[in-house]
Amino acid sequence: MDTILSTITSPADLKSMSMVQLTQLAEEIRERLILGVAKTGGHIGPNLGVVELTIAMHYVFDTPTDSFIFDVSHQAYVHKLLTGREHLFDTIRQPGGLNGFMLRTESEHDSYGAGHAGTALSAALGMAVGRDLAGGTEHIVALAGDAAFTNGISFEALNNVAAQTKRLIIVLNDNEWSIDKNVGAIAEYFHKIAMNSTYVSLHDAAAGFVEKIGGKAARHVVRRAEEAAKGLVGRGMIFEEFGISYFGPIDGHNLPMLIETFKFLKTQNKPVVLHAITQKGRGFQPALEGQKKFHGLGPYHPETGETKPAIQKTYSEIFAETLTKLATANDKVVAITAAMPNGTALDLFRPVHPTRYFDVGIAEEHAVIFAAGLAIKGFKPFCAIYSTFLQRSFDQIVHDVALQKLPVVFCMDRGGLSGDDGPTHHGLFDISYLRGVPNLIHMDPVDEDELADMMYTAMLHDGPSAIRYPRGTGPGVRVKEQPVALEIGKAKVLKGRPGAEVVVFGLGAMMAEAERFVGMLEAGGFSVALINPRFAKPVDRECVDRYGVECGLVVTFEDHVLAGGFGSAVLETLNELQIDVPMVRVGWPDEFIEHGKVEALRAKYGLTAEAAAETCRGALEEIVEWRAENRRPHLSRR
Ligand SMILES: Cc1ncc(C[n+]2csc(CCOP(=O)(O)OP(=O)(O)O)c2C)c(N)n1
Ligand SMILES: CC(=O)[C@@H](O)[C@H](O)COP(=O)(O)O
Ligand SMILES: [Mg+2]
Repeated sequence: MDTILSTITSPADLKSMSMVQLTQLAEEIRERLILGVAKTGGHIGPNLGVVELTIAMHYVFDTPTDSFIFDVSHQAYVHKLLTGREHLFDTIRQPGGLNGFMLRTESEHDSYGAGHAGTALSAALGMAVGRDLAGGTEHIVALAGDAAFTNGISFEALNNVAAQTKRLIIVLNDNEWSIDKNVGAIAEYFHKIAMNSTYVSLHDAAAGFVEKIGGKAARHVVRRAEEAAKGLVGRGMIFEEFGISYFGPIDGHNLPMLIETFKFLKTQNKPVVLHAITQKGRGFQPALEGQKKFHGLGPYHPETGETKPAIQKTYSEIFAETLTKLATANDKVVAITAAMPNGTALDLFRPVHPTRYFDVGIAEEHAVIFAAGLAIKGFKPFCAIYSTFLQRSFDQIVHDVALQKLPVVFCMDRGGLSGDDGPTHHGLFDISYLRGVPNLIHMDPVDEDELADMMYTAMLHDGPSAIRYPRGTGPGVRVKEQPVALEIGKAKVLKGRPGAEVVVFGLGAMMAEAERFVGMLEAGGFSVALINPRFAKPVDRECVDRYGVECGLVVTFEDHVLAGGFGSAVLETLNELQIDVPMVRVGWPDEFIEHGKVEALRAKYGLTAEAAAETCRGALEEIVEWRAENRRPHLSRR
């Protein structure tokens, strides 16, 4: 039997539907989400929580004329299903398929792309002011989760709304969850409002009216309920203080109530915020019982929610276990996460050292300055923030940590291609954005054991340091019981001697590919040196000199953009040493890399031994000529 959902090719199709049909549609969407994401993996929990909200928004407003801006936009799957992409839904986060976030190039209904939190209100305000300047009348609606309000940018936007526009609709989607439970005073504040029984009962009464009589009278009741409830709470609503009229809290799953309220809000000639209480994972028991796990995950069993058991520890787990041990031995070690205890695996650290664990919310800029403060007081903060999210804190790293030479350790998980999340989450820029910062050292381990050594080295180092490591598992190397301190800036020569015809540097996760490349060269009769740089800063200048001056070709491999990456650092070093030698850098090009599977993307963009061999062909032929003329690679120093 045809489902209602399968008949929807645009949100306009909703307008003629009855409440019975819309309610049926909500059920169909939930089933479609659960079954579809069971196969593809993705953010099932957040999307199950916004089914009615998204249906009501598309029923009342008219995208793409009106604009929806979702914070992070990981909860935009329902929006995608209702905007002509239902037939593509099984491709979400798959190579060549739908992106897991809103993407302007994917649909005219995706008015603003995202992936990072805290952006919706600022973008929506910018669009509202742009509309006003152009004399437009369209509606701008920002949907942001409760954890988005733990982010400073959200408050920078709130501070400007009332002064800059008369018409902006904010939907606070309050499910009390970030990825983990939401944290901080704002979470407590929302909780108090949502749990205030007076609010809830007033709203149940109002909802009853809406269902019976609907229309203006109902809206009047809703408004009166708000006034009464507000009086009862006796606390100025934080939004009202910002000049934004607060409505709610209302049941974010009550379709008639939501539709009536949105119809009312769109008539308001003032900035408004609707506080909707929702359930993350609603309609799927495993997700309701495991909101943290089902925030975002790989494929799962569509009934039991079971997922494939992990067969190997991830880098994140090695990081957390190592940090736990370091903190047990050193009571100055503290751990900081910005709302990612699960992803960084710091939820393994927390139960062992609860007083030295800090989840600051989605507040990376604050996290870094907070770490600087802790360091001033003699502590050794390990700031675990994904490479991509740490991009937000560049100024804090420079101004608050490096300039003051404070011993903060930046543990950049997802350093490298992040895979299914795509360009908003690939950690491909951290060498570029950190290498120029004085006082800071930058490390990149080739395996789990070296990650532990680097963490130990960072702990002993009296200055700022950064360690990047990839998403997921490594080569599965056993971690020593007692990590060892590495010599700062010292590379590790794995094979070959000075005078080798080709010198290959394999940084971090790309060491495996570099080893394959070395194997191909040796099979072709070339003498090769293979070096693990360990440090992108400082580069091991003495090693580059010793191996570079007599070789015929230098090749670097890195899971990072070429521009300003590790290969660039080697190139600069060769230049400083006045060594003229052909060089090939293997890394990501100067473009945003789409979502997809890591191996496939590396093959597509040439981060493979085969592609490197092809690029090196000319230089390798020249080496063969030298050899035939019995000429050693000339001393290349100018
Ligand atoms: C700058 C930044 N930091 C961290 C994240 C990781 N992240 C993605 S969604 C999320 C939680 C969002 O919670 P909320 O806004 O309440 O939405 P919900 O998932 O509850 O619907 C976090 C921390 C991110 N996307 N961007
Ligand atoms: C939407 C968001 O930013 C997070 O949920 C992110 O997708 C987590 O990434 P990992 O799956 O790599 O932890
Ligand atoms: Mg939430």
